[in-house]
Amino acid sequence: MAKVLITGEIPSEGLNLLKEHFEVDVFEGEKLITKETLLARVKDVDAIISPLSTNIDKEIIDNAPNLKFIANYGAGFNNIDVKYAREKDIDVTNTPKASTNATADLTIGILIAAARRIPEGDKVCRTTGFNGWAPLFFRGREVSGKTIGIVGLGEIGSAVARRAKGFDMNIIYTGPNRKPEQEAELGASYVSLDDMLEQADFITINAAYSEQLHHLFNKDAFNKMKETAYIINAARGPIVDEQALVDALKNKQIEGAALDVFEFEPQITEALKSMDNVVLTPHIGNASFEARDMMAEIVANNTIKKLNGEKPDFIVN
Ligand SMILES: NC(=O)C1=CN([C@@H]2O[C@H](COP(=O)(O)OP(=O)(O)OC[C@H]3O[C@@H](n4cnc5c(N)ncnc54)[C@H](O)[C@@H]3O)[C@@H](O)[C@H]2O)C=CC1
Ligand SMILES: O=CC(=O)O
Repeated sequence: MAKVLITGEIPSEGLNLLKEHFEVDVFEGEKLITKETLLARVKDVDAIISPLSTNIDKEIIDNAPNLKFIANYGAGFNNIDVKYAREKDIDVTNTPKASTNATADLTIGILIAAARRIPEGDKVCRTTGFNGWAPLFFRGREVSGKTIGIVGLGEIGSAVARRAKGFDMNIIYTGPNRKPEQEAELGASYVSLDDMLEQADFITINAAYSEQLHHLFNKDAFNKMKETAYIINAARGPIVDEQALVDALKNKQIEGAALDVFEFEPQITEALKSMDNVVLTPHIGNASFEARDMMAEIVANNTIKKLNGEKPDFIVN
């Protein structure tokens, strides 16, 4: 019987399906699997199902001589050395589309939470209390009629744009190529990153990570943004230089930020935690029952396909 290692617990929708077909080893620790444990447990496996917080590098792959398949439980797959996996004839798949609605909802949710100061207001109600309604009290920014800049108009970026359209926002986007269909559907305009930095009231990052995007949002980028602008990141942490973000917020070069992902994840830059104009969520973009169940079904069905000699869906390498 083929052996499958799951490097962190997944919903039963996928797990039960896998158990019907394979000998399944699930890492059940509360913390993330360590490299040492991973190295030991991959030794005789045919497939690995890896939540995106598991790094699968060359060393792990080399320690698994029977490995034929890696099903990444995540839309992003920058945690896997996909190039080396290909050299070893190992297919790697991801779980696209399952996350789209959940992550777009969260992106817009934290954008509005920051702009209208919702977590800050919640904190006031639970701690100091307030003196009553007053014209100058707790003003934030409206989103209606404002310009949203989307970095990466893919599945999630487009779903963010659809939601933004519902708020009568002007949509601009940037990325490696123009997307004529989305432009027609959403009335979105393609701009350079510099134009976006100058024009946008809200910038949301929804791009697939590559080294090219490391610190795209750095000191220079924050310098070019409006003083009233907000940056939202629901893609991958290292796209934002967190120290530069802290400085830009302290120097009032931008007004606020909302982050679902972190440069040194799971660590969060300490200074961000004490800033009221920053909304923080613990990488929960696709943490809905619907998305996580669908992701579990995708990884299970793909593993069954691959180990039965069929071509799995969503190969990324
Ligand atoms: N916060 C969370 O929990 C979640 C985060 N994600 C992240 O969101 C990313 C996007 O997901 P999808 O929209 O489903 O993927 P997708 O593949 O549909 O879209 C990715 C987009 O990024 C764009 N892109 C690539 N390089 C770029 C660059 N240098 N500059 C600007 N844009 C660039 C591509 O053109 C594409 O439009 C994932 O790769 C993942 O890292 C995904 C799901 C949940
Ligand atoms: O960050 C989440 C993902 O699915 O990618």
